Amino acid sequence: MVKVFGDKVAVNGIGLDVPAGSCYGLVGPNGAGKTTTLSMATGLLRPTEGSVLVRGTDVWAAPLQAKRMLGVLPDGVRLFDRLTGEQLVTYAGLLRGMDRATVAERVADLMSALDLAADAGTAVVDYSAGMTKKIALAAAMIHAPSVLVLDEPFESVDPVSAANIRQILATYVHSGGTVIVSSHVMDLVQRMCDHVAVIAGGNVLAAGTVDEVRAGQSLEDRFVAMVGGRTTGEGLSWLHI
Ligand SMILES: Nc1ncnc2c1ncn2[C@@H]1O[C@H](COP(=O)(O)OP(=O)(O)OP(=O)(O)O)[C@@H](O)[C@H]1O
Repeated sequence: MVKVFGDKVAVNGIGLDVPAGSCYGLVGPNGAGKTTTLSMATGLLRPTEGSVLVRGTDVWAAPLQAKRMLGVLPDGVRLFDRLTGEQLVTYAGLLRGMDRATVAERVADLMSALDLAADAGTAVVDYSAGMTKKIALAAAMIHAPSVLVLDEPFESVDPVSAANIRQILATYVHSGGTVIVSSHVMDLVQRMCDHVAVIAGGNVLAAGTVDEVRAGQSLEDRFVAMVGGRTTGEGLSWLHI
């Protein structure tokens, strides 16, 4: 895929093959093109060039069919935040055409699994950043999609909730689901994902199994070596007390 905004090339020909049933990490420095790539892959942003297939269905040629298979947690998600958490996830389920009884059952399960049961009746506008992330994740999962695309799902999420989410995703992948997840937390990607792509400047620097990409090093060390850009902090002498 290619995405050009004016004269800015945000994605410069990224092609990824995500095996079904895998947990695929997308890592890269700020501005690398991760969100742009995931937005194009999920039908939120039209590619300048290229196409996306979800289990053989073209996202842009047959959006309804493709989107039925997708659960998406977008970056900087905007929610109907005057609804309570419970109402919001219920709404997501009903939008997906699910019957009310199944929706009610799954909403209760999700709220409890994500440790939001006590806040089910609170308006989402009054949620913390981490709670908002978790309720958006619940809304992405309610229809049990076969592919989950999660843009920075662990941002602002506390360690216990992050461990719970990791467990939920591991079980989901074990049952045949596919997860594509972007994150800046290398340790988490290394532990959670079986595949990873490192992108920078709109290009793929490396892609494959996590073991192939990290090549005997930690993913974090490999990432820093590949991407470069470490600075020494020189030039900030005015900051030294
Ligand atoms: N709507 C837009 N108009 C112009 N430029 C954009 C737009 N959206 C993204 N960009 C540019 O495209 C590049 C890639 O942005 P993107 O949000 O995909 O990066 P990212 O890898 O998700 O970064 P981060 O890790 O900081 O979230 C950046 O240089 C950004 O400024």
